[in-house]
Amino acid sequence: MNNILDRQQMHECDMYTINDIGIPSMVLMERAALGVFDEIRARKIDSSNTLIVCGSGNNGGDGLALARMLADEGDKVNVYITGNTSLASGEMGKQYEIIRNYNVKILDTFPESDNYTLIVDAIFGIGLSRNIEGEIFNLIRKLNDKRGFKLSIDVPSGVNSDNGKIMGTTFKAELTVTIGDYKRGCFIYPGAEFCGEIVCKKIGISNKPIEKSKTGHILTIDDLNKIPKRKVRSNKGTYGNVLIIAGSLNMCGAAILAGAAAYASGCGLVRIFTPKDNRIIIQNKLPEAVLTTYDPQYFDDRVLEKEIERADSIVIGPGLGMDVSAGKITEYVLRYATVPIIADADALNIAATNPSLLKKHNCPLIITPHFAEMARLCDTKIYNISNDILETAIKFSKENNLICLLKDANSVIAGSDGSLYVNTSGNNGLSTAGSGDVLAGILGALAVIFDDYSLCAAMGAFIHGLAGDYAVAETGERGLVSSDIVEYVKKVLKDVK
Ligand SMILES: NC(=O)C1=CN([C@@H]2O[C@H](COP(=O)(O)OP(=O)(O)OC[C@H]3O[C@@H](n4cnc5c(N)ncnc54)[C@H](O)[C@@H]3O)[C@@H](O)[C@H]2O)[C@@H](O)CC1
Ligand SMILES: Nc1ncnc2c1ncn2[C@@H]1O[C@H](COP(=O)(O)OP(=O)(O)O)[C@@H](O)[C@H]1O
Ligand SMILES: [K+]
Repeated sequence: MNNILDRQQMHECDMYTINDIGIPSMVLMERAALGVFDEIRARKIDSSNTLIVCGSGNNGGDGLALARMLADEGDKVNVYITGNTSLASGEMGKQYEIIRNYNVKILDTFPESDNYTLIVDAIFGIGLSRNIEGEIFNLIRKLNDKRGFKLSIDVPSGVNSDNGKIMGTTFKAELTVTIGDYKRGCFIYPGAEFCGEIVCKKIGISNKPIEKSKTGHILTIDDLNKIPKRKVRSNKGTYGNVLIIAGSLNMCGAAILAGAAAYASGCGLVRIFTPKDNRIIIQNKLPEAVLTTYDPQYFDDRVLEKEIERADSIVIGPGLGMDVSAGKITEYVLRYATVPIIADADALNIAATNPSLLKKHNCPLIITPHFAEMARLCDTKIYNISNDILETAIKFSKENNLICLLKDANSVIAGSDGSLYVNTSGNNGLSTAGSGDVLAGILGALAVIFDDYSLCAAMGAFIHGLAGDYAVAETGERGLVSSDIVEYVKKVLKDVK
């Protein structure tokens, strides 16, 4: 598990390391530049003709120190400094004094040449505090149009390191070498798209000041070991009874995919509550599931009550439809169930028509909206959601006392207790019908065995994405279908004891 820090947290760590521990700021800067230099060499990036564009803050200072290191080894290095060097920060000012003794050309005007092999963006890091305009706006546009490998130091200039928003415009990096700790905004879209590959260089910055505060996290492959162990002496009851309330006439595939995914993720028994027309097809496709069917015309909540009593977790919504019975079922489950609920798809669309529904729950609740569902829940336009994923998920989770897994290429998982995860597994092969149903099924199985439901949601998203990554290695992104994801969930979990 890696921490992802916001600006304030990173700043506190920097300041503590410099002022309380006593490591001079220039030493940290030297290590930062050395970290970037090492990465350039390790990847054999052609730096024979390098342009480094520096801002007037410490990010620019990192850039100047790097320029010196490359020039020292014989690379041709041009530096262009934006803004007024007399206003440069302390360390940047010192770096400017030092570099004059090296064979680095400081350009007076922005270079028109398109022959640079490497372009380094050292304009802004975590200090970016307002939208980029004017000269720097135009300069970043021109840099993006140039050929040559594009590398950003710490954060691509223009990406808000807190939330991934684009501040007017942004440099588009192929590689971001981030300093000290990962920055939260680099993993959240739209900013994530401008970071390229992200590597983190440790430079001795202490995390002591934030030990007790909540940071965001990204899961890594080692975190699969956080999935509770299976027992030698067990029976199907040990791993839980997942109730899946899904499917409507012509939409039974959603119930099948969610049920199959719950089984692939290790639950003991899947029960499916679905309209009677779906019985035969589901029994054919998923014989391991136990079915209870209902007539949508004559819905009887006593039958549902019995199902809820038996369940260890409930998945509600995939393909459920929005008719009167679906509405009654959703309301009943949210009001009376006490086991963890995963509310997806139509359960969320129903909740959007009656906003008080989500507030009435008496259980741990994970919701898994995509942008359109979230826009309905928040009564706003989709672009307001897609441009502000982080705030949307955090605010909604707190207002409704639930865990919001807001789906995107990098989904954001926010809990009302302040927990935060960003999921980085997965690929565009997962943009396929039924993919979300599979995720809901995985979460249903995990919710039985996890006590920490934010981690549970993050783990589900991580497994789902990994299954997609394993799958495309064989199917390719275009050919991936949702039933493939289920098969690869089994492979992802194969070696987890
Ligand atoms: N010893 C240190 O202090 C260390 C510094 N580090 C580097 O320092 C960076 C942070 O340095 P700073 O806090 O100086 O911040 P930055 O270098 O990111 O930028 C701050 C400067 O940009 C200006 N600015 C902000 N938004 C602007 C906009 N839209 N248009 C024009 N000007 C704008 C600010 O007024 C300020 O002068 C990190 O991202 C990292 O690269 C790291 O190397 C770690 C150690
Ligand atoms: N480009 C992508 N990269 C990573 N994950 C993706 C990508 N596209 C979709 N996904 C994941 O696939 C799932 C799609 O869910 P959803 O849109 O609800 O599908 P459906 O409604 O068809 O079941 C989400 O978990 C999402 O995070
Ligand atoms: K930068």
